[in-house]
Amino acid sequence: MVSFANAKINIGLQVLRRREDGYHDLETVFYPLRVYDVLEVVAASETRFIPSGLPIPGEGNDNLCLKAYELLRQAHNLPPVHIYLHKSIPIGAGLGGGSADAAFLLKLINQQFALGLSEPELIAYARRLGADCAFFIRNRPVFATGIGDVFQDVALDLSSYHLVLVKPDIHVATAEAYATVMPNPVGGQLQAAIARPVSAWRDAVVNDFEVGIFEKYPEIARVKALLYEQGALFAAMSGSGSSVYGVFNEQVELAGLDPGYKVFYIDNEQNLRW
Ligand SMILES: C[C@](O)(CO)[C@H](O)COP(=O)(O)OP(=O)(O)OC[C@H]1O[C@@H](n2ccc(N)nc2=O)[C@H](O)[C@@H]1O
Ligand SMILES: Nc1ncnc2c1ncn2[C@@H]1O[C@H](COP(=O)(O)OP(=O)(O)OP(=O)(O)O)[C@@H](O)[C@H]1O
Repeated sequence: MVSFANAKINIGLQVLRRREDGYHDLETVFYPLRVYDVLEVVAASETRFIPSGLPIPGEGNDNLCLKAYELLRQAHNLPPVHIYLHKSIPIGAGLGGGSADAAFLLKLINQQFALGLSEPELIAYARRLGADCAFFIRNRPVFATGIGDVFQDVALDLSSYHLVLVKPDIHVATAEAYATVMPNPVGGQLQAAIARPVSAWRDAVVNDFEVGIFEKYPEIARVKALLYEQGALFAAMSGSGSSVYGVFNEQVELAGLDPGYKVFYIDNEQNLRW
């Protein structure tokens, strides 16, 4: 069985406070993005993880896919498996790619081996794998609080716009980004801001990671400025970066980017090009 694990973008992100456990409470809107990794699970005589596509830093044994499988194997009678992952979602990009793989693998195994797990049960497993993981079980636009794992649905549909995603040749580690951020306990603005037209988001929807990350990597700030210069209604860094997205009324072909940067275009008919 094959599954397509999509990325996410964060539309606005406010870091409210650092918690005793080292994690941070935040407010953000998660929006699924049609950029995909491909997963396949096949019963086998021994368990193996077989990646292809973009190289994944770290040991294969540390891959979140194996961790997700292992969680379910301990609780259910699963056979050994081969897990194939074709990686296309840029890494170190704030797109939640690893979290998406883990969450979609939980769903895939649940279906393929008829485990009968409910959505809340899958979310409980996902939470143990990473803060972003639970979102991908639901995988629809949500306003998120807690550490990014408590959800309220939001009526947000960007499908009539043209989306552009730029991944500079910079890897931002999530923990590094949280270490540079200055928490501000006054939240509560994002839900109202997101309800306004996209053209009004520029002054109202803020990603708190941008200050520290732009200071460290001015090139990422330049990408955001370039998206606005070329007609974006709204542009922002996603999550902890390094990727930056723009929302456009019209189809656009970005000019002036470093040739090493990856650009994904998703048009208003949901076609993906890169
Ligand atoms: C930046 C975001 O992508 C925004 O959606 C997420 O908050 C990151 O979530 P994630 O990658 O799933 O994070 P995890 O793998 O659980 O944690 C990685 C590291 O990020 C930091 N972390 C993560 C989430 C959170 N709410 N507070 C944190 O401080 C912690 O230092 C943690 O050790
Ligand atoms: N399946 C996987 N895909 C990508 N990275 C993985 C995976 N499994 C484990 N990792 C580890 O997680 C790190 C980054 O993961 P990921 O792509 O989720 O981060 P990100 O782009 O910073 O997204 P976010 O911050 O939104 O979670 C990688 O450097 C890698 O070591």
